[in-house]
Amino acid sequence: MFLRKSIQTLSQRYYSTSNIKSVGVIGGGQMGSGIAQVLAQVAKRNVILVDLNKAVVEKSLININGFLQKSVAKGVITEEDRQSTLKRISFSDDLNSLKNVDFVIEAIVENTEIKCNLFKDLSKICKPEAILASNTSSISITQIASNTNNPQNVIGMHFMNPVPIMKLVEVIPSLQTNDETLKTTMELAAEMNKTTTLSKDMPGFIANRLLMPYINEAVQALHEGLGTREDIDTTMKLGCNMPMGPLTLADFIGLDTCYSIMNILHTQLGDKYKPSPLLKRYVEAGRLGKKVKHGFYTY
Ligand SMILES: NC(=O)c1ccc[n+]([C@@H]2O[C@H](COP(=O)([O-])OP(=O)(O)OC[C@H]3O[C@@H](n4cnc5c(N)ncnc54)[C@H](O)[C@@H]3O)[C@@H](O)[C@H]2O)c1
Repeated sequence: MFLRKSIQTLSQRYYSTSNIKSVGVIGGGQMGSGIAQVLAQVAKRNVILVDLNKAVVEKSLININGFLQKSVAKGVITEEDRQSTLKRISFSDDLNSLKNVDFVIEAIVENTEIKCNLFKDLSKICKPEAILASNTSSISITQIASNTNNPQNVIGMHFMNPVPIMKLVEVIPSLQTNDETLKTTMELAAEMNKTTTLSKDMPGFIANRLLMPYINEAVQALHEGLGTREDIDTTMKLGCNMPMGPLTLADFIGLDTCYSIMNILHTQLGDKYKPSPLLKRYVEAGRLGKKVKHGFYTY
């Protein structure tokens, strides 16, 4: 509480994000595309979106444009807004294109080793003063930061899905993050029109420490035959006023991501968080949810 108050006071009195001119986003999947869009559309920043997979880079442009076109049709933004947003985003499959950016937001696959290796590379490529943020759902920011030369500039910036719609960003300072990095990150999130909460760097942070055991229990209930997928989802939707059922939500998040988060919770916090075997089977079958058009439901 005290930390948050002092951050607000300091940022109101001293800080401006005017030195953040360009932002690199890594990972052009569902989260990276949304983050790039909001940075360009709302925070009016120049963005370079990088994904190793060329097909994803192309798909990401189509997805962002599709979202913007729908917003124009609904009268939420103008055609000029759509065009100027797209002009601010460039796409690349080369990490070296991030050598001059001021801020990076990583949104690649939820895998500790792959993320740590990426941050090692970023530390060599980016300017030493660049802030390196991770959109990880559960991995230790302190561990990610320890792979860089400037761990004080590394922070967690956990967006919610879909990024253009969901209001929250969870901000996670590591043990090494300095005040300047924290203030800049909170400010940038505010310029993206997001509300921030602060979480300690513990597995799953606040959102997934609470959400994932709920989703996992729904998968386990399905596994045990407690009800059909529709029974489980409808019970929670109409009976508990959830905006969507837990199995639909799991499909929406991505079952590979849910499984990775449960594994982190399980390894670090104990057996209470053991992933359901059915969740593992769906991932093994490649039924990863809405992004591949097949999970608990077919899309
Ligand atoms: N899906 C959600 O609801 C959600 C919500 C909040 C946070 N997150 C987190 O955001 C991150 C991304 O999730 P997503 O749902 O967008 O996943 P996704 O599978 O849609 O996209 C991941 C992208 O990363 C790319 N990638 C993998 N390794 C790479 C590398 N080394 N360099 C560059 N690109 C690489 C892949 O090509 C893919 O396009 C994960 O850490 C996840 O935990 C997800």
